[in-house]
Amino acid sequence: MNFIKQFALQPSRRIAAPPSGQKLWATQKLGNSKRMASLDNSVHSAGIEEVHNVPMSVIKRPIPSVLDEMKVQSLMATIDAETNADDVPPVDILWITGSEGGNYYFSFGGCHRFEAHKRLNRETIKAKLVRSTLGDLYHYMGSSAPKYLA
Ligand SMILES: Nc1ncnc2c1ncn2[C@@H]1O[C@H](COP(=O)(O)OP(=O)(O)OP(=O)(O)O)[C@@H](O)[C@H]1O
Repeated sequence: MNFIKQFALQPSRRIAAPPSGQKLWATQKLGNSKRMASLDNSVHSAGIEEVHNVPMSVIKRPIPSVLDEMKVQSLMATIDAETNADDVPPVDILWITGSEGGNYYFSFGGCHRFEAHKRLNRETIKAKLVRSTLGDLYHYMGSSAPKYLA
């Protein structure tokens, strides 16, 4: 988590960035409107309220996305305009702590939101961190799942 903290940005661009040296791993509790938006989220993150700005660079996406180009373009426009922070809900990220304390962030869904952020050169993406295990990874990746994470 410390590694991640170095990269974290404020949850909204409307909020000024804190001076360097302060805790930067941004979290936010969902307000009522965000609770409504969270209905879009998967069953895995339904009970999670904290939303993090996770650096795109630390997220592993082992399964290639199948994309609808129009949807990516439309999401890019929405994200770029960002008239309402609730317009695009957070993606789910599986957060696994390795046996030696490393932190690993895997993402499988949210293909179009992730692609839109990537093309917009966004450094971070809003996400809910779902505490997960190697067994959960196996569920998504089968025998391609790592057997060990340090
Ligand atoms: N312009 C837009 N186009 C599509 N979805 C939008 C747009 N603006 C906001 N959204 C919201 O973004 C979310 C997109 O989630 P959705 O499950 O459709 O795609 P994804 O999770 O990014 O990709 P996939 O389901 O293929 O993994 C929805 O909650 C939708 O309401």
